[in-house]
Formats: sequence, C-alpha cells, structure tokens
Amino acid sequence: MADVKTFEALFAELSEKAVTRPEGSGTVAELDAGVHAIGKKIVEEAAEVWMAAEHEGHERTAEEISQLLYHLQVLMLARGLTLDDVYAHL
Ligand SMILES: N=c1c2ncn([C@@H]3O[C@H](COP(=O)(O)OP(=O)(O)OP(=O)(O)O)[C@@H](O)[C@H]3O)c2ncn1[C@@H]1O[C@H](COP(=O)(O)O)[C@@H](O)[C@H]1O
Repeated sequence: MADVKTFEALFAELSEKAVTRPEGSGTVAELDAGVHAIGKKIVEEAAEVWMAAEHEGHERTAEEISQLLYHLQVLMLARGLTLDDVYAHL
C-alpha cells in the first residue's frame, strides 16, 4: 500500500494549498467560503457517516469518514489550528 495517504500527509498537502492557492483547488474554495460554511459541511458529512455506518457497507462508511476527516482538516486550517493543537487533547 505504497501510496496510501495518511491523515498527516493530507494535512501537509492542504496546508501547502492554503498558502500556494492553486487554481481549481476545492480546498482553497472551501477556505474562502469560511468557518460557517465549513462547519455546515462538517455537520452534513457527520450525518452521512452516521447513515452509512447504520445502513450502508464497510466501504461506504470508510469513504464518508474520509470526507469528514478532510472537512475537519479544512476547518482546522481556517482557524489556524495545527495537528499538534488537536493531538494535545487526544
Ligand atoms: N480528501 C479530499 C476530500 N474529501 C472530500 N472532499 C470534497 O468534499 C465534498 C464531498 O462532499 P459530498 O459527498 O457532499 O459531495 P457533493 O455533495 O457532490 O459535493 P459538494 O456539492 O458539496 O461540493 C466534495 O466536494 C469533495 O471535493 C475532498 N476534497 C479534496 N480531498 C483531497 O484534498 C486534497 C486537495 O484537494 P484540492 O484542494 O481539491 O486540490 C486532494 O488530495 C484531495 O484528494
């Protein structure tokens, strides 16, 4: 599984995109939409995780969880939080 993306690698990628702001980046668009919009996306994705876990299969649930983790990372970037800020509470 050589090219599996980890939580840390995704955060590094998104952090760089927030600075370099490449054309066509959904992350840049979401950051520009702001904390309120990102928060709504997190709630939506969280509901999809719940529904997938209760009614759909293993794979769909994993996919929805990956999307929730992505949007949480975007919110962290929007608020200037680092991974260590979060890990300090685990
Ligand atoms: N891991 C993700 C990721 N997970 C989820 N999403 C976005 O989250 C949304 C998923 O929401 P939904 O399932 O509700 O799908 P949807 O309703 O069709 O989407 P919207 O209409 O809400 O946009 C989509 O818009 C996806 O683009 C992600 N967007 C990007 N990434 C990764 O982030 C990195 C940077 O991406 P860019 O900023 O787009 O270059 C890349 O490695 C991507 O693989």
